[in-house]
Amino acid sequence: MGDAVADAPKLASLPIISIEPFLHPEGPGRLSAAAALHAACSEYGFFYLDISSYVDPSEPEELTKLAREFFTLPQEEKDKISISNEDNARGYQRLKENVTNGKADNHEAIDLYRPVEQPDKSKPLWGANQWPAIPGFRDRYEAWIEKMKKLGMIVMEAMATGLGLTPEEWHELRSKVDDSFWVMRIIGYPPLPNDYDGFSCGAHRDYGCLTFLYADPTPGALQVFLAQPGLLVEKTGSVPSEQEVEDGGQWINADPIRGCVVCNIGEMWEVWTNGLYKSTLHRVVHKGSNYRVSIPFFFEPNFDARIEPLSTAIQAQEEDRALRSLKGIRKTYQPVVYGDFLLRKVGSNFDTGKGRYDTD
Ligand SMILES: N=C(N)NCCCC[C@H](N)C(=O)O
Ligand SMILES: O=C(O)CCC(=O)C(=O)O
Ligand SMILES: [Fe+2]
Repeated sequence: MGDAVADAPKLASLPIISIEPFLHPEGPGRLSAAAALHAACSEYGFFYLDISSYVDPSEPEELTKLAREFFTLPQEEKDKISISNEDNARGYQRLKENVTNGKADNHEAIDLYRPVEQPDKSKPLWGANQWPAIPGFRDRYEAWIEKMKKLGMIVMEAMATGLGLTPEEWHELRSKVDDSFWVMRIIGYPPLPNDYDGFSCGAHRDYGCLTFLYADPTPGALQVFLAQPGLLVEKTGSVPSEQEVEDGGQWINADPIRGCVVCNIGEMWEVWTNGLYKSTLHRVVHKGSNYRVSIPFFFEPNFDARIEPLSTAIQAQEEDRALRSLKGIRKTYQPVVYGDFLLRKVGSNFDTGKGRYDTD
């Protein structure tokens, strides 16, 4: 059933955009690159970002080596940094502990979040990060986090250019993300058993602004859902049924390209653009025989940021009703405080029906 979808022919592949023109102020090629970014965000919500002029490709490869070192430790060693020591979000989660759409995901992971000034593990998301005791692990990953935070701001500004925001609007937008409540996951995927009732990571949309995914070279694992234009409806916060999925488009593979990260739009960008930029559904189906490692970095808004449609986006849609129907936009998105949205999302990540995590 689901396999008919998974095995659909690969008709499309995602665009590749280089970060290079955005690394130098007023660099040549900026405007055409911003236009390409705009097209990628409105057509796919996913693209490859070539960052080879920004970081050496060997750097994230080192990170996956460290991750493998951790994941091959005995279970009791890994459990020493269990999320249950902290706020039930920061730290290590066992295989199948994370849940998507009510089904256990066949992955294990370490989740890290922006540190808070006064950690309080009795408050959801407000605990302290936990790091493996592997030499060099924390330093290397912290260096990566710094680079990804800066990259987040660079891409945000490039997107503001691509959208045609005024300098005042960019200034306002910038103030929503200048203290990003970033998230990083270090994920380990054993092969998915044939009869498994679920996925390596079930279909979902990312929550915030921008995801920069570095993954080891394993092909055929990450799949992106490309809808027929105009067919996706009422998306934020809900996952379409299999039927909607099958009516609307197809799953394509987003295999890793060396020197690139896979970049996708989170739900907050969809709100800012009132649905013009899609937060695209994706999932992981890792059936290969190796142990796959991926490291998504989520560049997110500030915890307290109020996110609402930008007036440039609303105006463009008022002036061009055809654009609305072409993009399947049937509503005005409601404002949301990012931290509230995140708490609801993370609350359901470990929702085994036992009510262990209560955000109300
Ligand atoms: N911070 C982000 N975006 N994490 C994405 C995790 C997606 C899987 C999760 N179990 C879920 O159901 O959302
Ligand atoms: O491992 C991957 O390729 C994607 C993981 C992902 O989508 C996520 O953690 O949000
Ligand atoms: Fe994701």
